[in-house]
Amino acid sequence: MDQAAQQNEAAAEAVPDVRNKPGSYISFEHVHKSFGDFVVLDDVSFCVNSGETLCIMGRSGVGKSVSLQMLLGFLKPDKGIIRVAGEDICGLNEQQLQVIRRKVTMVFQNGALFDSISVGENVAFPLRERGELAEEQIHQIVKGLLEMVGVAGMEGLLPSDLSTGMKRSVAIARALAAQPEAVLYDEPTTMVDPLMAHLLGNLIERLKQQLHLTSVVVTHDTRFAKKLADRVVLLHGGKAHFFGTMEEMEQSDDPVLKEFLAMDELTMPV
Ligand SMILES: Nc1ncnc2c1ncn2[C@@H]1O[C@H](COP(=O)(O)OP(=O)(O)OP(=O)(O)O)[C@@H](O)[C@H]1O
Repeated sequence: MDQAAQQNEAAAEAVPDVRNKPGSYISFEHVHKSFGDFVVLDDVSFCVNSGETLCIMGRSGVGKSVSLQMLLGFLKPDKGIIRVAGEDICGLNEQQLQVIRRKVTMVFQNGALFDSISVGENVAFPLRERGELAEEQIHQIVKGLLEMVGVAGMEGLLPSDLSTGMKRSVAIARALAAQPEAVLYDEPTTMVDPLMAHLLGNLIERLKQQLHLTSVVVTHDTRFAKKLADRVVLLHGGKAHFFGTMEEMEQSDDPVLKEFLAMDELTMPV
């Protein structure tokens, strides 16, 4: 068996162990996904414990976004189990998935804010959906959330008035307004400058410390992963080629890991 196969097997074996511990919040267990003849994920296993941050890494087209979509039940695996909050979500219907999507919210790359309403109304949206809060309470929560994510006082602006990084911060505030247990971030540092990337990293770290949120972060950015990740899964050739800590990844002699880290060094802004 070659080294890649051995590592994938090791990743697969790691899941049942971790799953049996009470803390595992999300797990992929022997997941397969193809589109027609094109195999995207081939027996992929990894997990993230409650309150921890997992970074999903890998080159373009390896299935990172597909994995996030499967975590929310927008795509189904062909084979395997995906557990979220202790529940196998693969057989759930739309109504049951809505319950999962209230526990696990996604922060999209473009923020997915509503352009025609103010920043404050965007963040208030999930609060109003709950239908149980008075206007003054909503106002106070929105104010507090915007402060928490570093864009205090911007309630009255439109999303178009904000930079890409600020839009992402507002999107995080809106995600938090839904009181999730876990947040999924799709490429949070893409198209922002290094300072904003650093601030977004600090923010995600702070949310972990303060709110004990479970996070899954899709990123190409190894510096970002080093700062945030409790564990990393590197998707490569349809497999979970590596599942472990950033430190283990950096110490490995595996040529795929070395090449990935070296490529990232070349493409990272200084
Ligand atoms: N709904 C779909 N139908 C057919 N093919 C799809 C679908 N969604 C994704 N794919 C294919 O699956 C592969 C993995 O896509 P995915 O978006 O997960 O890649 P990624 O790792 O997120 O890449 P990037 O870093 O470029 O965003 C790609 O080849 C993509 O074209």
